[in-house]
Amino acid sequence: MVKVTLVKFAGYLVKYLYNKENVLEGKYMQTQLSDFVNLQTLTEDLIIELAYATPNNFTGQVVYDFTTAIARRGSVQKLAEASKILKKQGYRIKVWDAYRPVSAQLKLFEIYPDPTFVAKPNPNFSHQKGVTFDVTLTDLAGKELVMPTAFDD
Ligand SMILES: C[C@@H](N)C(=O)N[C@H](C)C(=O)O
Repeated sequence: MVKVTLVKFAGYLVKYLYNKENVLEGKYMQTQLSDFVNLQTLTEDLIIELAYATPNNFTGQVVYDFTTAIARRGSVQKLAEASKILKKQGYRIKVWDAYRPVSAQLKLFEIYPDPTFVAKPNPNFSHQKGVTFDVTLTDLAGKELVMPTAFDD
């Protein structure tokens, strides 16, 4: 009985110290920032043109049926920061893809089952987790800059 209680107490102590350290180091920040937000609520300068919401992508098909770009708050804040810096230099960011549901990823992977180009369906990864963007740059009027390849080439 005493042994069990002591083990339990040790468990609580380890948990307490672990949590205390994480709070002090700000590691819980990510959890607080993990909610999803609309990209355009954090910056109006972004141009949103979700390619997989149209047939104008490498599949030739509509992959999902929404046109609002969302992602995790922390990632959107970083994108907004980059957008601010680029605007001062005369550029805007055009977003071709942000959060992508696992069902959409499954569709992409079925069409192109090459994990070096399309990630395997996994809610904890990249677009499916809401922490990745497919982007290009435009001038301030919204004209795309010439890039070495087109989207997804
Ligand atoms: C398909 C391409 N736009 C892409 O997003 N690839 C990465 C690897 C992904 O599927 O997460």
